[in-house]
Amino acid sequence: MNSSSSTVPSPDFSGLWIPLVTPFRDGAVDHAALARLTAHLARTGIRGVVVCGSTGEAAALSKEEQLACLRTVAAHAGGLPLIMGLSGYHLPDTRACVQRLAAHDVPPLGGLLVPAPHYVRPGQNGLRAWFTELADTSAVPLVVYDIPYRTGATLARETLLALAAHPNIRAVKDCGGDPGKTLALIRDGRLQVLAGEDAQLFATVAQGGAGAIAASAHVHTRRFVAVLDAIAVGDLARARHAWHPLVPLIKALFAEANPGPLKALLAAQGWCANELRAPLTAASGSHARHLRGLSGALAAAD
Ligand SMILES: O=C(O)C1=N[C@H](C(=O)O)C[C@H](O)C1
Repeated sequence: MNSSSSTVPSPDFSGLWIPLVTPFRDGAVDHAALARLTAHLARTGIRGVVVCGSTGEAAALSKEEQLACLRTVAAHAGGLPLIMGLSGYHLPDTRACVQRLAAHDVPPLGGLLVPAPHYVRPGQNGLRAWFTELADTSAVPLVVYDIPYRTGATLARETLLALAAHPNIRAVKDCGGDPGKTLALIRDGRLQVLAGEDAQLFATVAQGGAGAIAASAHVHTRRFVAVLDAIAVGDLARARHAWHPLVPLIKALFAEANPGPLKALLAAQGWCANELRAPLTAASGSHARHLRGLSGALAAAD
């Protein structure tokens, strides 16, 4: 891929994407649980899945474990497109990972979800060079993951707009916390803007965003899909009716470090063990009870 080419067809990142949790059991990745959860979610009307995002505890997985997760998900996603998360702060190593993900023994990907390099806090020129180098290297389009509160690096509006000119950068997962930047990107129209903060899903998509990558949509998934579908056809009353009851649950799912609360709820529903890898920890017992109550009430209303 070369940034001077302009003939790359635009892939479609619209709709609801689930950034999958990585189930663990006794310290190891529980591939049987991952397969079952993937197959279940693939039948709910979602657009696709993200493997090894923040919700997938990618930072606690070895590279081989990450590839093994990708293979399990690919085998059970029913042909849905897959996005692979890829973070780093060492450019040659990260570029090598991008190349590895294009190898013939890796399942085909629809895109790569790439945050700014963490810890280093480069300036805007450095951030621009980072994404340009990786987009030049990648065989599949990049979704820029704008999440300053995790990386320590803020992508300025101008930087994102400059990156939008790259033919292999096609979407942004917006956790930027700046409504003005979100709207500027939507109005610019070159990048598909995906809500990355679950609580912002309605506002982003109602303003013209393309969709969402939302961890909370592991549960009550069809209701999330219904929100996006109703907004897409301009039926705001139906969209609000589906959305409003989700808001307290979304808030509770992020009241402790993600994916602790989510895994507690998925465990209560029998999808996986309530196990995280250090330094993340399981949600507190009282919070897990609170989540079960919220989800139960929502299920009764579904
Ligand atoms: O893994 C993801 O992708 C997501 N991560 C966010 C986070 O935990 O910071 C939340 C969002 O729902 C999806």
